[in-house]
Amino acid sequence: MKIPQKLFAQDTAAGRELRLTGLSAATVLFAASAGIEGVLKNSALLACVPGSIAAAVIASRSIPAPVFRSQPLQMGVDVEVLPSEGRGEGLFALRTIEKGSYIFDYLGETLSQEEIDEKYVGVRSDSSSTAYLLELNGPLGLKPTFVDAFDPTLSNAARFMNHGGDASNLYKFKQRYPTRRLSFFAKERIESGEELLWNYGASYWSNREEEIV
Ligand SMILES: C[S@@+](CC[C@H](N)C(=O)[O-])C[C@H]1O[C@@H](n2cnc3c(N)ncnc32)[C@H](O)[C@@H]1O
Repeated sequence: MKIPQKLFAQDTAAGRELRLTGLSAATVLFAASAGIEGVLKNSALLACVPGSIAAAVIASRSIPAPVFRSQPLQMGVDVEVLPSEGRGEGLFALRTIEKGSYIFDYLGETLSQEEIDEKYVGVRSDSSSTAYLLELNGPLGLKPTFVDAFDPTLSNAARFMNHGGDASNLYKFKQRYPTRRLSFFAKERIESGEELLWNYGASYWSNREEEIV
């Protein structure tokens, strides 16, 4: 497989151009399969390169290659918050969102496991106050960290996205360069008026299963 020696890619967070040079095939294979960044930006970045291993990885996951854009969707322009039947409030599209579009990052307080334990001491795991916690850590056995979007003043529209199970139209991507973050992309074309949904996964619902609509 041919691996390009120079890659130019758009950094989704900062919007700056990133140049990666001199990547060996082994490095690309290792980084793309393990999702490691710092060496590379990430496997999604390489999806921009036709024929790259990351493109194959993404194709094998049946998710569209992300379309990089530096600007997150804006509340009141691209999305709005409305009641979502049986789910509290939810996030709805105000315009067509193309497949592969960058939606935004899930913003909130970044906390360690110890900080979570301290913050939510005595709080039940199915409490609504812990409903906005998402895991940020990677697959490498690093110390777990979480993003807590409970406080709206420290978060963004992402905190309103509900769980859609198999009918979800978004997917989450854990990015680790230049900072660790959780980014969302459109899995398919989303029409104006549709709710933006992603699959929270089984572990989120382990203590809340009866809530799911
Ligand atoms: C991150 S919040 C999503 C925004 C929330 N609906 C609100 O009004 O602030 C996650 C919580 O939303 C509710 N929720 C999300 N998806 C749901 C679903 N498919 N069925 C039932 N409740 C859901 C649950 O209470 C869950 O703990």
